[in-house]
Amino acid sequence: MISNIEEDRQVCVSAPGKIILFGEHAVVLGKTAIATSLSLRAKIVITRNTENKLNLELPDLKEFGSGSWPLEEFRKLNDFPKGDIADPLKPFECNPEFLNQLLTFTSVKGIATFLFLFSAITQCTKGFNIKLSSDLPIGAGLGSSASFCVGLCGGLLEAMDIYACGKCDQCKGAHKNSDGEHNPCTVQSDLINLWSLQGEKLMHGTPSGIDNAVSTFGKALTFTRRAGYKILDRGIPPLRILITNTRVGRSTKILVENVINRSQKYTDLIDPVSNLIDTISMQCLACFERYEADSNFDELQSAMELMFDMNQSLLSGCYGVGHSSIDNIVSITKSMGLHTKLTGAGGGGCVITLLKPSTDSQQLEQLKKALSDAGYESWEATIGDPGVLIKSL
Ligand SMILES: Nc1ncnc2c1ncn2[C@@H]1O[C@H](COP(=O)(O)OP(=O)(O)OP(=O)(O)O)[C@@H](O)[C@H]1O
Ligand SMILES: C[C@@](O)(CCO)CC(=O)[O-]
Ligand SMILES: [Mg+2]
Repeated sequence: MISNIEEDRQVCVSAPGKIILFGEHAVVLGKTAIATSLSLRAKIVITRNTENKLNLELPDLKEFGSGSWPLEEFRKLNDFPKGDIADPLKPFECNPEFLNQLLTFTSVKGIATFLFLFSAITQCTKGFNIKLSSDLPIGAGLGSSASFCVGLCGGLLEAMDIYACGKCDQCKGAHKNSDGEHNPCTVQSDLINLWSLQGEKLMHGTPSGIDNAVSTFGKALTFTRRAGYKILDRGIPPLRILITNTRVGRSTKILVENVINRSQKYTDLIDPVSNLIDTISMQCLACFERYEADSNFDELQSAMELMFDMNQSLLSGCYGVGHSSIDNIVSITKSMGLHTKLTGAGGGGCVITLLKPSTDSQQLEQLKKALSDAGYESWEATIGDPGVLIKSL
């Protein structure tokens, strides 16, 4: 049998979730935030089909499962992106009319986002089978939406052979890891990041861009809306973090909107809060630098614990993105001498607890049991993982 190389090609991409150490919500209002990637990843597998169809599997969305559409269905939509505005090397915003037309195929925002990114990047010129699943809890503050978008955009650009760098050696896979995967070069990563931000805009309305940046570039970074991302080349000190899922669902979009509304209505009250959160993020960076110089972990730990408490109080008491389940976890961990804050949008979702270097396995098990008895799931995080990883077979 003669094999058609392009038809047989399989593109596998993964992109990490994240935790935000300090600065969630304040970052939407222009302040500094610090985030690091997680070892939990969204995974995308893309193969070609010759039926000119989009076959989509989303096994994590039980109510959807899978779907199949002839590409013609999208191409014939009035506002399908074409012509000059539709250059896949120049990420563009989804036209609201086109979004409305996509929403006639699905009422789920996440799937409409998928359909926009698919239409914009591939122009619906080739049939693809796409499966997208995730290790991350969905809608729980660990950046499931951003890793979904980053993995998808990275995969579609690769499957369509669209490279902002003209396909440099790194993007050809010159430096693969032991699993045969490679990180795209910075120029291609920037393209993936910008496309993913367009996806996040559909999911969230006004994302700062921090979630897609940390999912694209991995490791740890600081972010402001004005200056964008800055990767912390030396990563972050070896902090031990326990993630606990409240299992309380919430919407990032609504929480972000509420904080923006509060900041517009009560500017004089909220501005100083946002400035203080900015100071916390900057102090955290100063603490990391001091630790690099003096290796005094006790000093670092004490400062981080204070800043966890302060940031949590401001998020809950001033921005109003707390939840009784979060308060409960704060108090369970406090009874064991540990400090906890929400991460991501809050309102439920996941929280992070700073473990101590001295927290031994028995204490950790005791803590996890107390949390589990209260109905929460927790696990120690592995942070600083690589950003988007691509494997083309
Ligand atoms: N594996 C997946 N399969 C299908 N849809 C997904 C998947 N992962 C994420 N999504 C989409 O992302 C949405 C959740 O995004 P949302 O921003 O509310 O939460 P999050 O990204 O997990 O948390 P945060 O933004 O606070 O970090 C889901 O409703 C769904 O549309
Ligand atoms: C709440 C928020 O700050 C982080 C969500 O992970 C929103 C954003 O930055 O886009
Ligand atoms: Mg999100």
